[in-house]
Amino acid sequence: MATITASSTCGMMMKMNHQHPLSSSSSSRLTQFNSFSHCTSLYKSSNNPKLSFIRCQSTNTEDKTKRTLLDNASNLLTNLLSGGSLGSMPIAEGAVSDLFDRPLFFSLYDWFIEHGSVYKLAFGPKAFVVVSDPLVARHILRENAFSYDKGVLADILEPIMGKGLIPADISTWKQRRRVIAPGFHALYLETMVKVFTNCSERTMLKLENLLEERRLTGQETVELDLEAEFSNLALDIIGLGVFNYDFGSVTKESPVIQAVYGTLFEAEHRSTFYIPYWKVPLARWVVPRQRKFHNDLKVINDCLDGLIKNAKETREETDVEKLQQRDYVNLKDASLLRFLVDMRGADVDDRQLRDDLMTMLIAGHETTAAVLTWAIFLLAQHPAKMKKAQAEIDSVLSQEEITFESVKKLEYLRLIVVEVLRLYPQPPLLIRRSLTSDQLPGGYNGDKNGYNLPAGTDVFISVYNLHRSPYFWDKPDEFEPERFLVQKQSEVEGWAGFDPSRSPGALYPNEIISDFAFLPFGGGPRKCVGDQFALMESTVALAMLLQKFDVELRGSPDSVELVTGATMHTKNGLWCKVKKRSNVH
Ligand code: HEM
Repeated sequence: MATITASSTCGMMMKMNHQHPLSSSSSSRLTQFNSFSHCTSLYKSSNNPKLSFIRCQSTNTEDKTKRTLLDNASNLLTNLLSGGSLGSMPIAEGAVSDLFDRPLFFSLYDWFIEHGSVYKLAFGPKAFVVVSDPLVARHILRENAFSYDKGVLADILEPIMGKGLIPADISTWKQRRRVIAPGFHALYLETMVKVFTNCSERTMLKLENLLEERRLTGQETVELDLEAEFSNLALDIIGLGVFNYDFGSVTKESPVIQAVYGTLFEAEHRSTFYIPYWKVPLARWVVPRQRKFHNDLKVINDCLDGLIKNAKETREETDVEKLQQRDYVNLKDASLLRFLVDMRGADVDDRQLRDDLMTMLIAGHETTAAVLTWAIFLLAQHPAKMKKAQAEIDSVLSQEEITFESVKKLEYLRLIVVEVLRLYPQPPLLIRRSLTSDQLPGGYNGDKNGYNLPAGTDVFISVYNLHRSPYFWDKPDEFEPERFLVQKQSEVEGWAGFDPSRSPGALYPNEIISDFAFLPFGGGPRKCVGDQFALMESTVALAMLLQKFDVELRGSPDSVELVTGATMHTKNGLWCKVKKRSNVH
């Protein structure tokens, strides 16, 4: 099997990876936990040989001289263990010594350009197949979806999410998805718009109060870390939407909030750590961060158990159709937990319910906070687009409250949200493991005969590569929300092109419209169950912020350091200057 060499060509990405000058003053909650746990360099740590931090060595001549014995042994081991079984698939070799420079997916991009849409990444004793092509992604996610499970991701998340939808094995997933998906029905989503508005209002009030304090000292702007604010906002929304619990994190601290952030931090850490040391016997008692993690988990579990008990004690069992037609406007508790507990025939033990709630808490929090963060990061660099969005907000909302209908009218803002997800997909990689052998299509410029994939192969679908593919997007690295308004004919055999008429009335350009070239919420049966929820939540929060305030970055964009685990976020927060819009009523 031929080994193809790789070189590092992704300069465009590197420029984001500068040290933030304001690092010591960050109030980002994840950063705080970072230091609490004495893991100050999680994302760059040299003792952190984990997935998202696997750095891939360029194997050009110059770099080969830098390879250590360990690297060579590592690649030899990979080739011994999996060599030959992937047929004609190109190979990129990873190197242990090159683990610690920049997030994995930047290297995966370089190798995509070098080796093509499907290649094997040989790294230590493991080999991963990296997919960056819509046709191959469509095959794995939709056409042959049940031949894959979540593999490495499930191993990592199971201790936190148990048998929740994200890590669940296929048979548990089938049962739970059938019950959970109907919970996101139209009336629920309409009611949630009110929750999004109320929670966002608290954030806006906080900003107004801070600005008022500033005005007393003669200043017009306030400087703050908007990533931390978005994180609080997203936590409050997900708590109310999923289990009718008001964390109130925009305005206060509490042991439960601390525990949630601790657990989120650990989930993030585990998703970036290759060796599951937490499975080592006694680790949970001996390793301090594991002790803290189990304490945090207990605090949240006690809280969730209390909410589940309460919901069960007040259960009003009824059919799904009736549940979906309840009087949501006047319902005190419109949460998903209420829906799941009241659903006839969906009896389930408390453990499964807890796993479902925990999964949605984690899945729905960091992702949305990240979208809002990168939206402001990009808009602040494109003032004309920010003004265009503000003009739309002014004309659609005027003095009225935001409703489901107005979110539909905020088309430009919704396109901004999805364009942000194109450039900063959350998560940047979808992880799968083949349960049986499979025949992958070759993809663009790949082997016409496709590639044989043995059972048990770990696969990364690089959404990041798909979304920035020069073969499927014009000016792929530019922030251009308007791009989604243009139909695109396909010049690639087997790809249907970009055509909004394939999904009439869709709230966003989805995987059907783009024929799997754009996967903001995944695709196929395991697609995000909260896509509409998340899209509307992000639109409402941005609308309310931009309606009242103008935002600028405090430093240069290059000073915002991007780090990644399960989601892409900043290392030290998104420090911004916020001021009241002058022409606002
Ligand atoms: C902007 C915000 C969000 C983004 C970008 C996002 C993205 C995704 C993606 C890409 C997947 C597919 C993962 C895979 O195929 O491996 C997924 C799955 C999932 N998401 Fe989201 N998500 C967001 C918000 C939410 C929210 C708000 C909720 C719940 C209220 C949620 C719940 C879930 C669940 C339960 C799954 C697993 C679905 C399954 O396997 O059946 N997500 N999400």
